Order: sequence, then structure tokens, then C-alpha cells
Amino acid sequence: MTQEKWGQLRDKLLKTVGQNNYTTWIEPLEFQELQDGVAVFSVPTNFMGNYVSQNFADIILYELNSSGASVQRLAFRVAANSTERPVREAPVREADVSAAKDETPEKRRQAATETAANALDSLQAAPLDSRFTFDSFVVGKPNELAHAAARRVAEGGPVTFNPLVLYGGVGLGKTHLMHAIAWELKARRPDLNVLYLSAEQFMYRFVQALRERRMMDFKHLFRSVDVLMVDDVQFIAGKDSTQEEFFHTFNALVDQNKQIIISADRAPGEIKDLEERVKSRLQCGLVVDLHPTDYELRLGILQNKLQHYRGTYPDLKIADGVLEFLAHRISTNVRVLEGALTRLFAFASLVGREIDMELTQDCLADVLRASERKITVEEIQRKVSEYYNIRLSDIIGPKRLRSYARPRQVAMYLAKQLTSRSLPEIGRRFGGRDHTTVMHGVKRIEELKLTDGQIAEDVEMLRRSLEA
Ligand SMILES: Nc1ncnc2c1ncn2[C@@H]1O[C@H](COP(=O)(O)OP(=O)(O)OP(=O)(O)O)[C@@H](O)[C@H]1O
Repeated sequence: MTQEKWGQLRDKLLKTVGQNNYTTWIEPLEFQELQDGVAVFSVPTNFMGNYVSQNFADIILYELNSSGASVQRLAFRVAANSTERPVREAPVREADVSAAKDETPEKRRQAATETAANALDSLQAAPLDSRFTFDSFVVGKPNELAHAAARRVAEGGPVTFNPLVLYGGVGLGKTHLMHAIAWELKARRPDLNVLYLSAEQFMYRFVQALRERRMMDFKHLFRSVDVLMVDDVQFIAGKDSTQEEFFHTFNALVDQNKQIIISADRAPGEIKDLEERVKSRLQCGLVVDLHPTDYELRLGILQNKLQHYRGTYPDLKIADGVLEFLAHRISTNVRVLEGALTRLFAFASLVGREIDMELTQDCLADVLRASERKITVEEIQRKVSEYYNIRLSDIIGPKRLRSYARPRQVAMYLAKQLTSRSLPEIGRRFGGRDHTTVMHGVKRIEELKLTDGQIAEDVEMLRRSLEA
């Protein structure tokens, strides 16, 4: 059995176990020697050796023997200078702890901690997305506070607010920021054990530990981290025993002054079925929200993505105004925005055309339709009355005073621009006015926008707040 032969066998294993398993578990194995029927491999961690021997030993043995080698057993040694980490989580094996059965309590504790640390190794590197860094995070008004708090925590200095809770709607960058913190901490403070996982994974690990009667390992694992990051914490709402364990983990870490970072899809106080005591713990630190994106932030993100895509599609051309159009028309969810741009680039490169308005509308018709915000005339009237601080009835009613008439015209103009209502329909909603009155109002505002800076600004502010 030679290195070369192992190389060939690995190719066969790739077909048997699939790409993911292969990359995670088989590729990092280094064949060392075959002696007395034992094939020895070096592995980056104990944990990984255990996992491979539990899950893939029979397949590896089968392939080794089919290739002519005579192998009865596999053995795994941890490489002395190993810096690699496996990239997936898996159960911690009882064998690791039971080896210490006859030792003193102190040694047992140490062995358990080492086991936990091994498992920790695999978790740390597990799910971080290399694209989610501070560099690739575009900062704008809606997320500047969350970003600043994340940056502060990522410095790894003394813990000043604990926990940091980031919350906000779907696709607004919570996970991105959490990963960015983890990356930054890894770079600045490699001495710290940073553990990032989703609340779902937390529950999964907890249930598994219960099933395998390995709660001690579980507790060791989670209490020996320096920074614990739990994503999408709302997931544990209504899951009583998981919440309970989370609560104890949380307290234990806070008592040791270890940093905790949590994300949720809404403010802690608003998470249904989350125990009061968990809610109040979450509210003890700094709670910051990621607001829905605004036009400027969406445009910034698109420009950022464009730079990125230039690397992949160097020949692509994009007409002026397309990014602005997308930022204007596509919803607040950044994931949808990114998806739209990806599709657009892929499509344009396939058909070999410049990305212009026509191509954009063809290619993204469904996305554009789905994200079309239905702004109503009533909503416009309400916003306009709030903005000018007049009563809603004065916008709709017959008063002709300039201080009512001008806001009314602004509302008519916005209704024409932002809804698909016809002039007569708009007129009906303004106290049964004639369509010519609406037409006149719209024209008047169009003219004033060019000559009166204040009106132009009012209209723009109102448009933005209606579209936000
Ligand atoms: N400010 C931003 N700058 C750059 N990319 C962003 C920004 N905000 C979000 N994104 C991107 O949008 C996508 C969705 O973000 P992310 O997964 O972090 O959302 P989330 O808030 O965790 O959503 P969910 O609640 O669905 O888990 C990611 O690809 C992320 O990189």
C-alpha cells in the first residue's frame, strides 16, 4: 500500500460517499503506513478520527481490500503539528470519555474537557460562510447601529454589553454580521474559543446529548467557549427543555463574563412562546435592530455586488440606470435583491447581451411583479397629512386654502406616480373630485418640482417613506 495507491482509492471513495462527505471526512485523511494488517492514517483531530472510524471504516476497509491490500483494521493518529480543522459537526463519541474510566476525578474532568474541546474544534470551523465578512457588508442608515455594535464586539476587548442581540426581518444581514464577527475574532483573537451555531443546531446537539446520555459533555462543550453566537434564537421558542438548557448555558457564560451574541427575527420581547426569563436575559444587554433597507442601502449593495461580478463576467455591460431601477423596485429583502442580480448576470452572459432595461424587465418579470408594493391612495393621503401636519379630512375635503390645496395636490401627484389608479379613480378618492382637477393637480406639482426646491424635497421625502 502506497501513498499513490491511497490517492487512487480516494477517487473511488469519492464516488461512494459523495462530494460533501468526501471533502469533509475523507480528503483530510493522510495515509501513513500499513503494518500488521493495520492501516494507519493521520487526522487533524481525535474527534475526526472517531467520526471516520464510526461512519466510514467499513467502506474504507472494503476499498482497501478490494485493491489487493490486506487490511483488518484502521487506526487514526492525530497529527502532532495539525492546524487543520474538520469542517462539519458530528457526535462526540463516548469512547473518548470512557478511556478515562479508571483515572482520578481530575483526570476524568480533563479528559472530558479535551473531548469537548475536540468537538468544539469541529464546530468552530463548521458553518462560517467565507463571503460574510465586514468587508463585504455595506453599511447604511438602516443597519449602522447594528454594524457598529458588531464591530465593537468583534474587537474582542473587555465585554461591555452582554448579550449583544441583533434582530430584524428576513434577509437583512443578521447572519452576515454574525459570521463577520466570528471571522474578525478568529483573526484578532485566535486564542479565543468562538462558537457559532444556529439555535436549531443547539437544540439538535442538546437532544442528541440527552439521547446518548452525554449531558456532561454537552455542558462542558458549551461552558468552555469564550464567545457563544446563536443564530435565529426564535427557533427555540416553545421548545421547553431546550429553552431551559439554553437559559442555564447563557447564565453560566454570563457569570464567567463570556461574550454572547444572539440573533432573532424580532425583538426578544416579541418572540412568542419564549419563556419570560429567557426574554428578560436577552434584554439585559444591547438589543439592536436591522431596519428594512432603504433605497440608498440597496443601491450600495448592488454596486458592491457589481464589483464582485465583474470578476466572474469581465465582458458584461450594464446600462446606466439599471441598478437604480432594481434598488427602487425590489423589496427590502437583500437576499431577493442579490438573487435578482445573479439571475440577471447569468442570463445576460448566456444570451451575450448588454444588461439594459428591456432585458432586466424580461428576465426579472416575476421578481418585479412579486415585489411590487401595493401602495394605496389612502396610505398616501395619510402620510401626506402627517407630513404637513393637517387633518386627513382636510386633504379629502373641499377647503381651497393654499395650506390644504397644495398638500392635496402633492397627494394626487404621488397617487398618480405610485399607484396604478386612473385619474377618475383618484378623483373619487379625493372627495369625488373630477378627473380634470386631479390632472391639474398633478401637472402643477410637476411644474413646481422644477422651480420650488421645497416642494421637490417634500415629494421626494414622501415618496421614500411610502416606498420604504
Ligand atoms: N448590508 C449588507 N451588505 C451586503 N450584503 C448584505 C447586507 N445585508 C444582507 N446582505 C446579504 O443578504 C443575504 C441575506 O443576509 P443574511 O443571511 O445575513 O440575512 P438574515 O438577516 O440572517 O436572514 P434570515 O432571517 O433569513 O436568516 C446574504 O447573502 C447577505 O450577504
